[in-house]
Amino acid sequence: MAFQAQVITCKAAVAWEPNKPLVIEDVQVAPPQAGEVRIKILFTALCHTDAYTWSGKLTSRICFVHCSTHLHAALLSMLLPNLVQDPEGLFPCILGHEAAGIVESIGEGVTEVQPGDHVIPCYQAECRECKFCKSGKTNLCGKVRAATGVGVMMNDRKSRFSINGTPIYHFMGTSTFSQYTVVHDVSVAKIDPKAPLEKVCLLGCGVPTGLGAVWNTAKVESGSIVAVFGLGTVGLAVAEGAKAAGASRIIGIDIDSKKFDTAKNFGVTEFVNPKDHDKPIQQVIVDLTDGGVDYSFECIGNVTVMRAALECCHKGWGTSVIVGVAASGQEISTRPFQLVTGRVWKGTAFGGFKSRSQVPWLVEKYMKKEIKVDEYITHNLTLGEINEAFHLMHEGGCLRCVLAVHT
Ligand SMILES: NC(=O)c1ccc[n+]([C@@H]2O[C@H](COP(=O)([O-])OP(=O)(O)OC[C@H]3O[C@@H](n4cnc5c(N)ncnc54)[C@H](O)[C@@H]3O)[C@@H](O)[C@H]2O)c1
Ligand SMILES: N[C@@H](CCC(=O)N[C@@H](CSCO)C(=O)NCC(=O)O)C(=O)O
Ligand SMILES: [Zn+2]
Ligand SMILES: [Zn+2]
Repeated sequence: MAFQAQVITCKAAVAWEPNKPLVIEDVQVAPPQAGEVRIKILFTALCHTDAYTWSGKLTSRICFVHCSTHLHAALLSMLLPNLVQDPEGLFPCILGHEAAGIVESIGEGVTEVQPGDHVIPCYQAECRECKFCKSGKTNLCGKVRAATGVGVMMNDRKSRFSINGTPIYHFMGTSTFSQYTVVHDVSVAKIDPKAPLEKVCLLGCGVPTGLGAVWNTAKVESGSIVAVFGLGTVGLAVAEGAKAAGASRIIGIDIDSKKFDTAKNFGVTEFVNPKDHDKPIQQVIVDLTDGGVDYSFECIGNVTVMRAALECCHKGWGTSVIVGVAASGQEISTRPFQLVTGRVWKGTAFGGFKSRSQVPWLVEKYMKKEIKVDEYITHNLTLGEINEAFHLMHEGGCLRCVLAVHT
């Protein structure tokens, strides 16, 4: 007879409301249904996107009570466009999307992982069957996206998390701020069991995003001049990727000059603090580079900086990649002339990496010391200290804080 998985009660950090401290709760995690995988999360890091969603100000709890979809939240965001809230941030929820763990149980029909496998949950799925996956043109997968955007699982459009019967939304299809989580099988990358989970958890988001923005999205060539706006984990990974691609100059731009010392170790060759200049930052960069950079990357989530990042690109060929996630309702703008005269504006999700296929490859590159991971980890705490970890994110000295989830 087939093994029947049971409900697991475990600790999770629940975001009951936007911007209110997370609460460590006893959460019931239902068994995985068909096509689902339950993972014991051992280590999770925090990404700026978790902080963005957590910071949402819209009273989405009202939406949770009054409607079963996030339609109200989306509608309100359209009507009140200056709100910060992530339109996909539904409360109460369990945040977290940069983690590593071990498969605890699998649902019917799951063939590619088994209990005991070491895995990284991937917020960007890869089903290899949908028109996105088959196109060969993108890493975005359509199979489960409609469900992960509204905090539920595909099978029954319900959550696998609850507290004494009250459902708690999933987040980004991963919800890693929990000792156990349930994800779709198309969102699980099986990795080398020898890889240290307390390190490679970072390969769930920020580091691949920066490397891939350079290698897959921009395809930076050797000798290029590159500008990186924002020297957090994502921006530093862009610098690391650009150095590996043979960029001749890597100009790091940040309003926090303390970032510059660290950035040297990731390949940044020159530093500019916009606060030190009266001229618009795009003009400063154009003047420094005989007309503009070949590639620029916005790794902040600030639409004004996105414009500057485009406009500091060289006429005729400069390409700017948007990596940062801007607040809900914000829009980018520039003179169309900037594009007419040959600049290209692009964006990237998870650095264009196909998650299930390429996260294991990134783990191997780390094991062979071909990419950095340890160097991005500045703090180690426990799940119980998660509010302190969020606090640290807003301090200049923190790149990634890794939480031990079962300590
Ligand atoms: N597209 C994706 O797939 C993807 C993946 C991961 C993260 N992100 C997004 O990328 C962004 C960066 O993430 P992170 O974790 O590195 O964040 P972070 O907060 O660690 O780093 C941001 C950096 O930008 C600097 N900064 C802030 N305002 C600035 C300004 N006006 N000019 C210059 N520098 C400024 C800060 O000092 C900081 O060093 C976030 O918006 C995050 O949500 C996107
Ligand atoms: N829910 C947000 C969108 C946020 C967003 O753009 N997410 C990035 C990943 S950030 C990881 O730290 C992404 O990959 N987006 C593509 C996707 O979600 O499929 C909003 O609605 O504004
Ligand atoms: Zn992230
Ligand atoms: Zn797909």
